[in-house]
Amino acid sequence: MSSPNPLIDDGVPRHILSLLSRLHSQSLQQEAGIVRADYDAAVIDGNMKDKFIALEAEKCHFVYQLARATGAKYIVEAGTSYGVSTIYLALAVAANCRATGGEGKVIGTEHESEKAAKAREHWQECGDIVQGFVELREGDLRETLKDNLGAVDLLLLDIWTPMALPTLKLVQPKLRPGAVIITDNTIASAVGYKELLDYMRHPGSGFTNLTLPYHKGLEMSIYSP
Ligand SMILES: C[S@@+](CC[C@H](N)C(=O)[O-])C[C@H]1O[C@@H](n2cnc3c(N)ncnc32)[C@H](O)[C@@H]1O
Repeated sequence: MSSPNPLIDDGVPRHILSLLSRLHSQSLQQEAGIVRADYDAAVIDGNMKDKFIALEAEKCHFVYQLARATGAKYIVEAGTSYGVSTIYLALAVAANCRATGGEGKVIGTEHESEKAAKAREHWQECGDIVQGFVELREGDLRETLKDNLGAVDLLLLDIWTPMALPTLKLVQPKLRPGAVIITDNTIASAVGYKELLDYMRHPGSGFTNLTLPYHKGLEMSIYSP
């Protein structure tokens, strides 16, 4: 029996499921050719310019379920790349808005303009159910997230590790009590994330933290100041 997929259970249109399956395959294929040195700070931007490095499907399913369970309607995603995880987040926000009314959106962030353009194409292919729930902020997120943020229900940190703590500090004043922060690869990249993890795990930080046993780790933190 195949494993359950919350998107199928939620009636997500078939053309979006097919697109996601194709994009995840392309991402995994690319990642097979990436070596650890490609992630060095001095070369990462150049090496990853044309790479998806998408959040794995099983993690995306978890984040989708989490966003649905918490009724998240205002989500910040750092970063967006070709927009794969954004699709899941937008679908969850759309479903939450359908369920309880009101408005919602995902704020995506990407500083590579070619990636941003491709992400927009993918969302357009999905249609209004995704495109209508995404606002992409192009440029360095240290600038683009400075202003015009509402109360954030969920923050996805899927970004180069040195950028994670600056992003969190920028968004933290906008996190609503009980907001969820998801950080990818916190086991495999524990060294790179040291400052972020020290900050969130410090007693009195306002964050409660749990490392989920997904491939390379996935940190789920809750902000309860
Ligand atoms: C791991 S990828 C994101 C993958 C995406 N969440 C997905 O699942 O499809 C990280 C992305 O962050 C972008 N990025 C890195 N530093 C950034 C910055 N300072 N501002 C905006 N985007 C940045 C990179 O170009 C890259 O595309």
